[in-house]
Amino acid sequence: MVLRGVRVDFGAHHALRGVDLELSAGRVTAVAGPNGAGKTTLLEVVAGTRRPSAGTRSAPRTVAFVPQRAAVPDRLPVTVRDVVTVGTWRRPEVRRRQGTGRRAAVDEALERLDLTGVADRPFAVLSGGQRQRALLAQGLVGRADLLLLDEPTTGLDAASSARIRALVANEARRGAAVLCVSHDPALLETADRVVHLEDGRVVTGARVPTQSGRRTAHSNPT
Ligand SMILES: Nc1ncnc2c1ncn2[C@@H]1O[C@H](COP(=O)(O)OP(=O)(O)OP(=O)(O)O)[C@@H](O)[C@H]1O
Repeated sequence: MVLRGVRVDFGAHHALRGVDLELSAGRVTAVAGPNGAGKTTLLEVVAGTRRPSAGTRSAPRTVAFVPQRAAVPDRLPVTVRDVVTVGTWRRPEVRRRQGTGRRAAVDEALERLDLTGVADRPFAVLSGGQRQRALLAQGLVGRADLLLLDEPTTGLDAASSARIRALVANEARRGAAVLCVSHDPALLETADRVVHLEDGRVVTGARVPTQSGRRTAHSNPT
């Protein structure tokens, strides 16, 4: 996945001001930066859901985007299993696994996110942390080439956060390129590379917080 010279303008406001970014298969890239720096906007451009005002984007065939929250009306009768199954729709080889094969892929994703016990409950009645994990299961089930995560550990307890970090590393190990917006020091520490955004620009040499101290953005080789 490559972005070149990407700019996003909201009227007179420049949310991204000429961003270059390359994501490689098998690597986790984290995006850090203060509120309003343009992190979510960058994720949307990479996902292909927001067209840049200028610049170019090339992306692999399959992309999974896990937003921080999904608004599901309480009256919509969808179960946790339904939400996860949506993740198979755009992936032909998973979609073609009809019947037990497809169900097995969904069951496996539910299991990986510790959601088996609530699989048949309405999505709307889940806690915030459970919803977050259901959206992650939806993102993982299709085994996309590019996996995009917006603050995947925010609001989760320590055990759930550790599980998510392990899953993220595992997705890279199976060959996905992973891009992850996060303020979580533990997640930033386990990323292969940290890209620091400030005021719509990639800042090199910025200090990023880690659990064990501070390190320099881009300090890991790409
Ligand atoms: N749809 C929009 N219309 C107008 N301005 C927007 C829109 N979306 C984002 N912005 C502005 O663009 C800038 C970047 O927003 P963005 O949400 O990408 O930042 P962020 O780094 O993700 O912030 P946070 O950490 O608070 O989530 C902000 O100044 C924001 O107010």
